[in-house]
Amino acid sequence: MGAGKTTVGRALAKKLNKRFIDTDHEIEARTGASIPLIFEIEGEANFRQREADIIQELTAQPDLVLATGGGAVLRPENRACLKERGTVIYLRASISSILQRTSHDKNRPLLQTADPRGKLEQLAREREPLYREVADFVIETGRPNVQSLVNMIVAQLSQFELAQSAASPSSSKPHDISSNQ
Ligand SMILES: Nc1ncnc2c1ncn2[C@@H]1O[C@H](COP(=O)(O)OP(=O)(O)O)[C@@H](O)[C@H]1O
Ligand SMILES: O=C(O)C1=C[C@@H](OP(=O)(O)O)[C@@H](O)[C@H](O)C1
Ligand SMILES: [Mg+2]
Repeated sequence: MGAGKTTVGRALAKKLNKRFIDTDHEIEARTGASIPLIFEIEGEANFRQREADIIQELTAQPDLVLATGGGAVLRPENRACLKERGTVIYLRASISSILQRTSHDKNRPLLQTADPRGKLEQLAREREPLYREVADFVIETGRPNVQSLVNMIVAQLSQFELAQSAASPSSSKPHDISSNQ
């Protein structure tokens, strides 16, 4: 949460001339309810099912930059869809940056607690290994602005794809993102 997936993902899609979809926005559009309201009415477990259904559906589409919610890595089936069908970028942020970026935002139900730092530390302990497991590469988001991050990702994607095609020239993932630069 607050690492910049939605913001950087949208800017990356623009740069790559791809469609952009954010799974949270898609869930909100389909249900007509905000993420906090879905958590309140249905609970987190039902939200996770909606999230998994959408990830399953959207990772089957080509030419897409997909931003997930930060908890999408929790389900093994989500990790499998993301890893097998796409190139996964882990946008990493320190707890302090996340706190700064999310402090005035009431849109993240898991952080509406008396101790958001403690909650973020707990989530990081649980999730960091899962982010590492699913990521093709990691981008540290602490200092660079959004446009610099987009440029860093485009550079990493080119390197990554070159390395992949050198390793196995005939096999490429169906929905790899490629730079149009
Ligand atoms: N690299 C960055 N530097 C400064 N602020 C950022 C950066 N990336 C995102 N933000 C800001 O942080 C907040 C959270 O970003 P968001 O894209 O919603 O993160 P996520 O989707 O990972 O939760 C937004 O207000 C956004 O403008
Ligand atoms: O980390 C999480 O469990 C969540 C992250 C949120 O998305 P962002 O990571 O885009 O804030 C959103 O899906 C929901 O509030 C749950
Ligand atoms: Mg987001």
